[in-house]
Amino acid sequence: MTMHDAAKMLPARVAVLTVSDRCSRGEAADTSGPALVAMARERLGADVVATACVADEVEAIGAQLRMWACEAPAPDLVLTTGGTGLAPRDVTPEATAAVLERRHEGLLELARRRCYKKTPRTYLSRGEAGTLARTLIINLPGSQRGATEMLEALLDILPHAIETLRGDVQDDGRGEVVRHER
Ligand SMILES: Nc1ncnc2c1ncn2[C@@H]1O[C@H](COP(=O)(O)OP(=O)(O)OP(=O)(O)O)[C@@H](O)[C@H]1O
Ligand SMILES: Nc1nc2c(c(=O)[nH]1)N[C@H]1C(S)=C(S)[C@@H](COP(=O)(O)O)O[C@H]1N2
Repeated sequence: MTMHDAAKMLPARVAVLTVSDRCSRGEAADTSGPALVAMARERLGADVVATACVADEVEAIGAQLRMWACEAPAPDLVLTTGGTGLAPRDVTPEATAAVLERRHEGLLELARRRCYKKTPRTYLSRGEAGTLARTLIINLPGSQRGATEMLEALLDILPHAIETLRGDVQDDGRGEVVRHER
């Protein structure tokens, strides 16, 4: 999908969840969440419909993801930032896997592959991606640099992923796209 095609679709509804013990306690400033919000608005033309910050707790992360995906209308895309590494309290991938109905390993496989050109550290992030109802959830790293690099690596395919999840298009993934009128 080209930028021209992306402009034809209804704006993506995006929510951003920051997962950080320190940010949730007010001991550190959350810069990654706001950076993702700005990228979603400026680069995806998205409506950012919700943001939240929770501690690195499986229950809190899962509850927020479920709540957003059950809303009507639900966000098309939820980006999480933080808690994806190997530190003992990093549980975002486990919390996300527990709520996903369909896993989508390829999305982050592509992001890691692209980011690897800059740093092999991209493979330290254990993030998950997949769908819950009509919402695509993607785990991104906690550092602002890691989070924005990973999102940057997915920007070109996200509009088409969202359109497909909405059921707005039928195509063979490469060429002609048939759009359904709403
Ligand atoms: N929301 C955030 N905004 C800015 N920087 C962050 C954020 N979350 C983490 N970082 C930074 O990312 C790096 C990785 O930190 P760490 O793995 O401890 O983060 P985390 O597990 O995602 O969050 P926390 O430790 O606060 O629960 C650190 O430099 C940390 O300061
Ligand atoms: N693209 C990219 N991905 C990245 C990084 C980075 O600098 N660039 N940092 C990594 C590092 S150092 C860690 S520890 C993991 C996990 O981060 P988290 O626990 O804050 O989610 O994300 C990784 N992913």
